[in-house]
Amino acid sequence: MREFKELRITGLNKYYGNKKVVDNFNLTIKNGEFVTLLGPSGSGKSTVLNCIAGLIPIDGGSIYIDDECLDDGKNFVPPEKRNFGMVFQNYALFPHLSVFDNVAFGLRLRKLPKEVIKEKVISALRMVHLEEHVNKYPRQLSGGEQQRVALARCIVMEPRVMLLDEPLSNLDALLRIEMRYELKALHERLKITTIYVTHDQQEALALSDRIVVLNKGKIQQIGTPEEIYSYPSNLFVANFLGFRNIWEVKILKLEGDNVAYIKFGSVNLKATLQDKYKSHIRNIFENNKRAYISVRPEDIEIGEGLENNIEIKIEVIEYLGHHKQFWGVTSDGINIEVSKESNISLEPGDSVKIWIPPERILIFSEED
Ligand SMILES: Nc1ncnc2c1ncn2[C@@H]1O[C@H](COP(=O)(O)OP(=O)(O)OP(=O)(O)O)[C@@H](O)[C@H]1O
Repeated sequence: MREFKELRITGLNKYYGNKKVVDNFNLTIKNGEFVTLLGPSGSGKSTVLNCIAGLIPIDGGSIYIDDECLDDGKNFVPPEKRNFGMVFQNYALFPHLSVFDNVAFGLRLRKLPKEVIKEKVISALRMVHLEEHVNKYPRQLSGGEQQRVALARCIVMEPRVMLLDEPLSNLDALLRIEMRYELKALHERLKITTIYVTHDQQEALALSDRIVVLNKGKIQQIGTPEEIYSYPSNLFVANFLGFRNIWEVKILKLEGDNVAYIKFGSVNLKATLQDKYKSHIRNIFENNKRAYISVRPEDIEIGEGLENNIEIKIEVIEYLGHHKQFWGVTSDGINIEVSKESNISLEPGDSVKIWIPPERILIFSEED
């Protein structure tokens, strides 16, 4: 495998007709990193991946591996010369070839000796736990097994970079989790630089060294799973990562540099500001920008707290196994979603006291 230090994507733009579907995408990926492009349908994830693969032409910017230019609009290395491996959602196996032959296909094109091919294919199949299926055909395999063949076919080529486009999305829920584990274990072992596309936040959090959140072709945030989950940089990322309660509010005053008082309907809330957001919130307050707060449903407590007490009337309850989702409304007509353990027994129509821990409130402006 040819070693490299980094894959650099700079100022990447892509248009379809007049529509800019990738807008100034900048990302440097270190050798061995697992980076996920996360975003809703249509946010441009696959387009970025296909540009990196060389499958579609770019309309600006450049893609380099160290000082080797793969694409800058003028110089172009075709996909088959990049030594990148791709795995898609639909597996794309050859139906008329056995598992062995599917995995051996690329190595045969490289005209490697028969024994070497056999050794590499068996070793790749072993890595994805399919060694006893070598002689089967894709139709005789489950979806998860077929996806493993696709992975084996990719890793057997010892690619410099693996590009995975929603590889688990055709699998059922249980298999997804199992394959997620397999993928992670495989990456731990082989450390192949990987770019993974998904719209599933759990998958992104579980697998990645870093996550790139995309919306409408623009990068919203780049960070480790912990950073993205705990310190979303705007409302979009917060919402995508599970902050369901988003309310427009007025910031009444700032106290010191780490407390904000907020008008929330007819009650005032206190928010303690985390370091990362302090200057940002001062900017919102001083420039009188439209402010929003956001709270995870699981961070809201039922009962009476020291501050931020609110009363809600429960409208709908969803039983979700290990937790229940409560949908309530305040006397000011503000909807609130609360997620708690299933043993809490409340009925629709009940009035219940809740409180929001001040350190669990994030504040954003509209333009973030
Ligand atoms: N060949 C094409 N011609 C025209 N528009 C396209 C083409 N391919 C993609 N688009 C548009 O580009 C935008 C980004 O699409 P892309 O497939 O990259 O998004 P995505 O985030 O991967 O979404 P999904 O998860 O649904 O695959 C979308 O608005 C899509 O409709």
